[in-house]
Amino acid sequence: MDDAAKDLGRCAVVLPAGGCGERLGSLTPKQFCTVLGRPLISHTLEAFERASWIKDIIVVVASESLDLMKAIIHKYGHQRVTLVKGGETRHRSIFNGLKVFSENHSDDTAIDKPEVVIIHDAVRPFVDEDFLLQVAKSAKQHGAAGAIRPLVSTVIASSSDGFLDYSLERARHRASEMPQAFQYDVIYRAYLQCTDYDLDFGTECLHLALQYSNVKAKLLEGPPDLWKVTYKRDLYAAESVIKESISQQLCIVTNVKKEAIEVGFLLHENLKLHYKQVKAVSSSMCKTIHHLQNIFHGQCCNFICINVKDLDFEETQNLVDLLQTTNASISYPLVIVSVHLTTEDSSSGNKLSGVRKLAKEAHKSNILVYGLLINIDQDKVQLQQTVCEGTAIITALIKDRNPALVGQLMVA
Ligand SMILES: Nc1ccn([C@@H]2O[C@H](COP(=O)(O)OP(=O)(O)OP(=O)(O)O)[C@@H](O)[C@H]2O)c(=O)n1
Ligand SMILES: O=C(CO)[C@H](O)[C@H](O)COP(=O)(O)O
Repeated sequence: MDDAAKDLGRCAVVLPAGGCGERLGSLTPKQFCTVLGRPLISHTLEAFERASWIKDIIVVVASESLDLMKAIIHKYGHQRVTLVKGGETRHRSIFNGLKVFSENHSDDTAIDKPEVVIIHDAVRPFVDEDFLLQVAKSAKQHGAAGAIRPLVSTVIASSSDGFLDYSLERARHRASEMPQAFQYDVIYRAYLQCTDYDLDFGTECLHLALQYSNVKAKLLEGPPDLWKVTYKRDLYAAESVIKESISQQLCIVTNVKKEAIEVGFLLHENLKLHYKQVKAVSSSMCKTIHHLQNIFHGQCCNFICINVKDLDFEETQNLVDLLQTTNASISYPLVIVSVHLTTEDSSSGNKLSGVRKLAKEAHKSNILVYGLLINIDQDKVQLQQTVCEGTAIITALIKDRNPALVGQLMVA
C-alpha cells in the first residue's frame, strides 16, 4: 500500500475528539466509551495506524480529557499521535488541529506541513485503508474530496409552525460522511477566512472549502460502515461490527492422539461452513508464537483446543501461556474453547473446577476461556451429531464473546 501512496506527498490526519456526546446521553464522552473492552477512539486510531503512509495523527481533545487520552495512547501503544486542545465546537476543534502544521504555530509542537490532510471524526471507527487512500488521492487531484452515502430517509423542511414546507428529491441528494481530505492550503485558508457563525454553527468542512477557497469537492461513495456513533444504539452496533470482523478465522489446536485427531477433523469439517478460514495445527507445532502467527499471516482471535482425557488441561494451559506472551489480547478479547473428550465413566466435576480456575487466570489477560465436553464413547453417526451440536455452541461462544460465561463447562 505504501507504493500506491507514493505520489501523494506528505499526508496527515486530524481526528476531532473534543465533543461531549450529548445525544448519546452518557457521562463519558462517546469517544471514550468502551467497545469490546477498549475505548472507541482506540479502535479509530488503529484504523489510521494501519495506513503507514499517514505520517501524523493529530487527535483533538477537550482540555479535561488530555490525561485520559494520554493514558489510552500509552496503554494501547498508539504511534505517531500528537494531542491538541479542542474548541467549543467541532469546527473550532478541527481548526485547532490544522493549526499545528501552520508556519505561525510558535510552540514546540509544530509539525511539518502535509500536502494532503484527512479530516475524520474520531467516533467513526470503521474506515479502511483503501478508501482512505482513494479520498486522499482525490483531494490531491481536485483540492478536496469527501465520502458520501445514499440517503436512508427523505429530507424535509418544516415551517416555523411545524408544518411541511418542502421536501428534497431523495435520489438527487446524498448524506455527507467522513473521511474527507483536502490539500492542506485549501482547507487552512478556508478556516482562516470563515466567520464566527461558520465556526459555531457549521457542520460541513467541504462547504468551507467551496465557499472560502472556491474548491469544489469530489464526492466518492463510501462503504456502509462509515456511520458516526451518535446514539447509544450505535455503540452496540459498533460492537457487533467488530465482533463480526474478528470472528472470521479460527485455529484448531489438537493433540496428536488418535481420538483428538478424529474429533478435530470432524470439527474442522463442520466449522468450515461457518468461518472464512479454519486451520488445524497440532499442539506440538505451536510451541512458539512464531509458529502460531505464521498460520494466519496475521492476527487470529479464536482458538479451539482439544484436550484428551489423560492430559486434562495441559493443551489449553500451554495455549494460554503462549498467547499471554503476545500483545494480541490487548486489541481484542481472544477466545479459547477448551474441548474435552470424555467417556461415559469420566467425571465432569473435576473438569468444571479445572476450567474455572484456568479461565479466571486467563481472563486477567483478556483471554476468554470456555469449556466444552464431547462424549466420544458413541458410534460414528452419534459422534457426528454431537460434534455438530458442539459446533453450534462454539460458534455462539465466539460470536458473543460473553465475559459472563467465562469458565463455564458446556456439554455437546
Ligand atoms: N467541540 C467539539 C465537538 C465535537 N467534536 C468531535 O466531532 C466529532 C463529531 O461530532 P459529534 O458526533 O456531534 O460529537 P459530539 O459533539 O460529542 O456529540 P453531540 O453533538 O451529541 O454532543 C466527534 O468525534 C466529536 O468528539 C470536537 O472535536 N469538538
Ligand atoms: O456528517 C458530517 C460530514 O460533514 C459531520 O461528521 C457532521 O457534520 C458532524 O456534525 P455533528 O457534529 O453536528 O454531528
